[in-house]
Amino acid sequence: MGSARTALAAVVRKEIATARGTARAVLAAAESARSEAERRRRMVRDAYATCLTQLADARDAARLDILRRYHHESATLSATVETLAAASAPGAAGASWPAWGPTEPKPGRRPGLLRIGMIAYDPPPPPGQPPAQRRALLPALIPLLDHAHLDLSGEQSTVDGVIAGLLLRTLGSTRPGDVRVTVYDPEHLGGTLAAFAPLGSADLLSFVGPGGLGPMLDDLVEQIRRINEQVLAGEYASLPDLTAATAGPRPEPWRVVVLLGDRASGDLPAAQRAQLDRVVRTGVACGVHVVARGVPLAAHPTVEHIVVRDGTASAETTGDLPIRLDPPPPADRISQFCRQTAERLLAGPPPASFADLVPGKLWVESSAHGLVAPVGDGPDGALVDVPLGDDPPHALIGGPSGSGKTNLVYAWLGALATRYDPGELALYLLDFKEGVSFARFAPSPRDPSWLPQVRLAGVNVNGDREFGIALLRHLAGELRRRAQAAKRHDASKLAELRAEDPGGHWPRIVAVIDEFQVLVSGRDAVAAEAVELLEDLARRGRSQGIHLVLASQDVSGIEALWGRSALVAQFTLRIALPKARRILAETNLAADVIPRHHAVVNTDSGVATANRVVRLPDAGDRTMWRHLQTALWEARDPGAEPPRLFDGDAVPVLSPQTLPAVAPGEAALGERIAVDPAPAVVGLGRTPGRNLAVLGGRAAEACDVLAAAALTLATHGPARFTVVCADAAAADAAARLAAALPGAAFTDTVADVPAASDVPHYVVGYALDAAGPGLRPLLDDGPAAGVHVLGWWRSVGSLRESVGGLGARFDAIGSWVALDVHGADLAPLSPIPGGPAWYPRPRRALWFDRTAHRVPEVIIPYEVAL
Ligand SMILES: Nc1ncnc2c1ncn2[C@@H]1O[C@H](COP(=O)(O)OP(=O)(O)OP(=O)(O)O)[C@@H](O)[C@H]1O
Repeated sequence: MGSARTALAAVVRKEIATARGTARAVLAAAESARSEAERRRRMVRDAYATCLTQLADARDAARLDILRRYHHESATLSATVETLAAASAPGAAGASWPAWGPTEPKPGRRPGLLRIGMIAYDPPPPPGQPPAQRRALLPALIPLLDHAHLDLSGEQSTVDGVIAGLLLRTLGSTRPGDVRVTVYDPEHLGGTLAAFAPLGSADLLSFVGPGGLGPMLDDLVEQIRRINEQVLAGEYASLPDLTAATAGPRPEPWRVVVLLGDRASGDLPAAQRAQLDRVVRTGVACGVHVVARGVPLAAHPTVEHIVVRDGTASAETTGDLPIRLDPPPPADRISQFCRQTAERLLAGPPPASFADLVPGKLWVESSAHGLVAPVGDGPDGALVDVPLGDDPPHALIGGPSGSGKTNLVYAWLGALATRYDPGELALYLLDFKEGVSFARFAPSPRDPSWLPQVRLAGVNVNGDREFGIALLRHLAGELRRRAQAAKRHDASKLAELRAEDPGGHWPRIVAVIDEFQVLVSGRDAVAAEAVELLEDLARRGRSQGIHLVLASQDVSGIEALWGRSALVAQFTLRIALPKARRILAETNLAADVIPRHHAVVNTDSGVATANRVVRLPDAGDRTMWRHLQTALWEARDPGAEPPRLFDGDAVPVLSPQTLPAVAPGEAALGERIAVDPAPAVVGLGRTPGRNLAVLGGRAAEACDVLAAAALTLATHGPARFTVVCADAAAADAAARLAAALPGAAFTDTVADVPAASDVPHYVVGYALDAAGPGLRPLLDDGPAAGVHVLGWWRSVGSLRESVGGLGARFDAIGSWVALDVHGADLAPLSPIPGGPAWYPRPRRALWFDRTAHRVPEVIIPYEVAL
């Protein structure tokens, strides 16, 4: 039993041990499962935390990005709105009152919007920064001209301030005269807008009395009907394009009608209400606008309602945004502006500027059929074209001193030179006034540019009518050349010649001669030749494209002209400046009544029915011309020759290095007065009489003529020179010449000079008055034997002594140059009975060569630098 018990105990013990072992194992497994579960839980928790952080970061980044974009876009948007606002209400339409001033609208620009106040808004702060302390502002703009009627309601004095501001902005941003205002103010009889009263003096404002509303509305309805009818009749291009159609004054003004009523006093009588409704319905398209306070306007898409409350306002255009209204404009600013506007209007619009005469594109016109260019604008503001061509072919310009002839010519030249390139137009400009008005068109040391169409500019030629003759002769030569070409091509006018000879160079030529009366007055040979040349050019130049433009202070006294009615009749284009005499027809008094800086342009020989009054711009400004000329000069053909400058004050200077080219046996004396510069040359061949006498008391010039002659003779050899000086006063000049001539002998007498020579022998004699008896055989027999005298005598009398004394003939003197010797004294030497008409003047000489001249010729002696 004991053992059973023991065995049982052992079994139990064993089972207990087994159970304990099992339990321990289960516990261990459970423990490890728990720790695994805990590990996993930790992992999940960590992952969740990481995820949360990442999400928060991503959310923050996205928020920041959105904020940044929001800020950028709203900043861009407000900048765009600001730009748009500035563009919609430029200048006077949008400036604040302290900075306000009237502004001229750009030509053709349609009316924009008008500022009545500002709209405040909160700009978004940059990301990460606190909101801005101040609110941002944008102008509050509302429409009026060409867009809307305005119906304002609210506190009366504030509304009136808004209306005053709107009117001032409207008037200040349009041209004077473009807006007419009518005010109906029955309560205050116009007092509400009294500051605008000065406009009344220029008919830009009218106040309508208490009983005047009906007639005023009737009149507006009638105006609208008339404007619509004119549009239908085609008088205006279209509506509402009256502004855009023209850069000049608007053909119909805008009419702004201000109705200052009082809602409390009841509505309008039925008839007036009906008329007002008509105006509201139809007015905007015709430029008629109602601005009403206290008179409700009928509902219509063109009516803009503005409601004023406690200093702020709301308008349909600006939506719900509250408008902080501008204060009313200062009354003194309004009246000052209105006074100035009325004055400007009464004074008339400013004339076209010189820049207005310049076309948009340079050098695009053809002159084949004529030249057309404006010189100013007419009373309607449109440019007035002046034609030159087959008809009218030539122009006469007249006006007293200071009336603006030169200015007119500048304006015309500017308009022509910008339209026609040098292949189409060539200009020859000569001014007989004292001064240099055309010098600016030629190159100078200060400005190397020139006006590319100018072929010749003559200045300081008031003492030198010969320059005029030279020009006319040159043109006569060109006329002959053109006539021959026309004959060859069977053409009867320039347009035909150009068509037949497309490769030829046939520009129209315009020759302007200012103060041309200097050239044709008097009864001398110059005047006679000038009139003859002018007559020929005027008659035949028409068809050959050569046009004369003659200007004068007073043509009434030009005998040479009025005696030749056929000549005057060719000048069918007449331009009369204020107070010009005899430019227009006798019964045409227009020139007496036009104001300063105006001209009458008449293309029908001055007949009154052809008058066109032109306002001339100021065309003389040097800086403006310089810019224009530089632009044209840079556009020229790079090989183009500069124009010839006739400067009466310039003396041609010679030195041994700058001698003109001459043939052997030829002597150059000075410069001829011709369009193409050329030396005056005497040929000293082996024939009797080939001697040269220089006559007169002006020693320096006489010495220069001898030196120039001798130096040019010396350019070709072989030749021998003997310099003879019989007077100590000329010894210095004579010695310098002798030194400059290769191998020259220098002596004080002609006694030793042999009368024959195998090579040409030139005897250059200074002050030969006292040269003694040896001179006569030299003069008489020398030339045929190769010995030529080039001598200076102080007078014709002393020369006569040298050739044989009283009664002697001057056959030995084949050529002479007279300085300060009067024409009558030259009678024995001249083919002209009584002597040539010669009135000596400094640095001019009268030259005659028996073999080359019919009559003596004026030359400019060189100044010789030895
Ligand atoms: N349209 C104009 N606008 C402004 N100024 C002008 C106008 N026309 C002329 N002037 C000015 O008037 C002055 C005289 O003009 P201009 O020299 O053209 O007259 P003129 O008739 O040629 O005189 P004169 O015969 O004495 O030479 C100049 O100072 C010129 O600038």
